[in-house]
Amino acid sequence: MNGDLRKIALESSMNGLTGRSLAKIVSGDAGFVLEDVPHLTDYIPDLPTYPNPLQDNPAWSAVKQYFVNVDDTVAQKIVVQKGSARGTHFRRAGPRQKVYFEPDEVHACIVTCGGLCPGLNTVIREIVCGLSDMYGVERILGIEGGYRGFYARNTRQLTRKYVNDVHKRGGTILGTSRGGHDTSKIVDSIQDRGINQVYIIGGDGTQKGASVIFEEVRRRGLKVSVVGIPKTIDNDIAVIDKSFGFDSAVEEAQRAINAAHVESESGENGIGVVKLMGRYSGFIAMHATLASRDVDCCLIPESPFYLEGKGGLYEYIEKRIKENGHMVIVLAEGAGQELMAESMRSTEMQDPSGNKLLLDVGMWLSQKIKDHFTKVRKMVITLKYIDPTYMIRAIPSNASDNVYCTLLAHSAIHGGMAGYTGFTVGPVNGRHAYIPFYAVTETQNQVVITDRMWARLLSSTNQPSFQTHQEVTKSMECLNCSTDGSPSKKN
Ligand SMILES: Nc1ncnc2c1ncn2[C@@H]1O[C@H](COP(=O)(O)OP(=O)(O)O)[C@@H](O)[C@H]1O
Ligand SMILES: O=P(O)(O)OC[C@H]1O[C@](O)(COP(=O)(O)O)[C@@H](O)[C@@H]1O
Ligand SMILES: [Mg+2]
Repeated sequence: MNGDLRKIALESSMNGLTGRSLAKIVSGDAGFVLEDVPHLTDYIPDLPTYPNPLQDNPAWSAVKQYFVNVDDTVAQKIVVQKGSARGTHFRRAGPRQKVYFEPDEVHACIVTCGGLCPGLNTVIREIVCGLSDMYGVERILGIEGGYRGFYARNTRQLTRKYVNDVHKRGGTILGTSRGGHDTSKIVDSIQDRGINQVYIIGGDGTQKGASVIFEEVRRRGLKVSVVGIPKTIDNDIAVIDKSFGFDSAVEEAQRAINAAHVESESGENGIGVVKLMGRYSGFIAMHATLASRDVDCCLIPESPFYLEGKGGLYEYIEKRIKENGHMVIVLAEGAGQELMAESMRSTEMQDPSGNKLLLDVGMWLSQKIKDHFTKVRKMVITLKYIDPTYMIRAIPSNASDNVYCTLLAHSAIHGGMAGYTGFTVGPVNGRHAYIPFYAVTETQNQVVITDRMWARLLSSTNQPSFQTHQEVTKSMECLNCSTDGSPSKKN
């Protein structure tokens, strides 16, 4: 860092401390704060460095400034006022002049964990090709079946040839799983196999797992870079602009919405209901609705709704049917969970990773609407319910996600080769950065219903907000704050 930057805290003692307590915070002038990421030299002094092989690479040597300045940082907040403090920054991603690994020395591995997401295979492909093309690395192992694959499944050698076409396929060629994270067995396996770069692709749960793997690696003093690549179709990962696969999902969701629209237009008092993914965040539903313009109502977890009475969903449906003859409802899978739990006896069930298993809001709501209109209102309605969630999740990534996945993979590789560790990569206000694990795991990204985007949605669908201004403000006060009272990052 610049000489005028003052390190105020490097790290706490390594005994039993995790996450933010190990933060590397650097402060500078005018309220500048760098939330830095760990480096191998933090705990292994005097590591030798080598010139970055990119400088002899014909493709790269023509780039005017192909090495990132070691002091470059990316601002978390870009809308500022004259007197604002400069605020939080992250280390800029990209190739460094010096690397901490020789090509022959690198033994990398890649693992995918959690739910599927379009683009997983592209990230795998680009890590393999990037390591090989840019850094001459040839020993790359694929860990099969998620975290437990480190100690309970087979591995496979990943070569350029092997991964050549995989970006055209959905899913993950390595397989994935939930649960099964046993830190010491995983690190034993890393150590036994002589792996020194670990690329971990997964969502918030996976990044928490990666963080504890990093801490154990550091405790053992191993020269192993632990690098996270954030994945989730729900787009709920904090700090980064957007997660890969999200655009593909929104695009694919249009097909289901179109089908619901066609069905609803063709039946008597037709109602099309489409359920989309989004456990805690309604980004897919919100963006798919805004993109389509055929949707009359979008329901998301962040905005509670009610059915009966004035301003309720039934009243709105009846109004829409009467004025337009048909309507389309899009809902995120996490919407209305509390409402449903009130009317059903539900038991709290979890998946093997500890995520709450949701009740099927699409089925439930469809039945409620049918019952209300046929039994109470004595109206004929034709309701068609479409659940395309797994069909959407299983597609290959679209063109723009493919490019995004390539950038993520390259940022990850450059960071690993430069000796950074214990970090996640991702774009922050359009520039790729290295972000400490705790920053992406301590909060989740959610739709802010007091932001302009939700207002745009409400004005495009004309649906009721289901809440008074006071209620919205109050619920956002709770939602926007992490446990330390700092606002969580929203899109
Ligand atoms: N707090 C945690 N600590 C360690 N590992 C975790 C933690 N939460 C989840 N994991 C592991 O991360 C993997 C993926 O988590 P999951 O929640 O299923 O998906 P995602 O990473 O997409 O959120 C699982 O193998 C799970 O055991
Ligand atoms: O059926 P599965 O595999 O448990 O996945 C369902 C969940 O996976 C998701 O698609 C994404 O979740 P993760 O990214 O946390 O894996 C959620 O939207 C959905 O609730
Ligand atoms: Mg998750």
